[in-house]
Amino acid sequence: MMKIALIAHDKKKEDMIRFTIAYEHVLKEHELFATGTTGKLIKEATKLSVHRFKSGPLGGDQQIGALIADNEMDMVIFFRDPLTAQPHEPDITALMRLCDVYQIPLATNIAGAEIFIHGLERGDFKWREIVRAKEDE
Ligand SMILES: O=C(CO)COP(=O)(O)O
Repeated sequence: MMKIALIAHDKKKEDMIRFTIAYEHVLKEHELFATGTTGKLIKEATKLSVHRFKSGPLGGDQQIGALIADNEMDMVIFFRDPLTAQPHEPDITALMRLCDVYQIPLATNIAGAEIFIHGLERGDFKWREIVRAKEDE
């Protein structure tokens, strides 16, 4: 079971809803986390159980970043809006930076996320469980 963060900016929330509905059968096998509003919408649209953090602008991205730093997140699916300025831009940059620091798979749009889903189905990300187990030793 992978720990997966689901995040979407406002103009991408519709994409995230459609995505989680389409792949509910895959996502339900994993432990899901989300920023506040994204998580609320996913819960309303699906039967998925999602742990919700604060809304992005209020620190949600940083809360997810903290889990990455603690090796408690295996994948980040973050539908970013590249055309709208965000008040918490530094937090967004910091979250993506931590994904690179800790080699956490990060998809920033639906095209990449779809490949991640197929990878999850095939067990491509199992190496994360090995890394996590090793760090817990
Ligand atoms: O702003 C976000 C990520 O940077 C998302 O936050 P919400 O899911 O609360 O809208």
